[in-house]
Amino acid sequence: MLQACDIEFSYGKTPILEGVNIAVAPGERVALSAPSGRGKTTLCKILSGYDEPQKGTVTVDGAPLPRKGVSPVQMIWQHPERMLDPLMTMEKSLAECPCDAATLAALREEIGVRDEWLTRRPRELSGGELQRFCIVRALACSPRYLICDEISTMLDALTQADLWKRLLRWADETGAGLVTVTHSPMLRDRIATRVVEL
Ligand SMILES: Nc1ncnc2c1ncn2[C@@H]1O[C@H](COP(=O)(O)OP(=O)(O)OP(=O)(O)O)[C@@H](O)[C@H]1O
Repeated sequence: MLQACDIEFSYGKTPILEGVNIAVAPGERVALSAPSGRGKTTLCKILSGYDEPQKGTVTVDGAPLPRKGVSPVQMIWQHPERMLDPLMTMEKSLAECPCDAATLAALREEIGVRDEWLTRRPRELSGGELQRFCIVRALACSPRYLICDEISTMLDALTQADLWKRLLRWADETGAGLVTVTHSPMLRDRIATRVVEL
């Protein structure tokens, strides 16, 4: 169980999250819902350990998220181009993944990363192609929980559908829990088994 208890978070003196509690079971698909600016991305960053709350705890099966090493909670972001080194080929970016070559090849196949993209740098790929790499990098960490913050907002409907089909298949196969943020009610209805209002 991924659990955030009594979370408080402020940017400077501006409180963003106060007394937030959320629990996600393995295999569950939770959609976070709230108006713009309420703190969905902030909570995603806290759940995946990128930001520390000023108060409260985040645990997986009762254990705090590790400060070093590979975390059981991985996050995929809205802007994949910001998450990749612009000078590195995609092959080199993937080489940093903490898994063996066979697992990586299987994930590339599962998420639809084509071989001819591997020798390119981020500026030579589309947003959808880059997002597939970011997804593979996250899945290569064998996460038990995956946090998806508007990961398909910038994609056309067909690419969006294909990407989510693949991601949900992976989640079914692994039993991972998902937390997703989307402003699309249609996508939320398709993905979520539970909606949490923030
Ligand atoms: N680094 C930061 N420094 C100061 N304020 C910030 C910072 N990041 C976000 N904020 C503010 O915190 C609030 C919550 O932001 P957040 O991105 O978590 O909201 P959100 O619910 O995800 O919004 P949206 O749906 O528009 O993406 C916003 O008012 C935002 O301006």
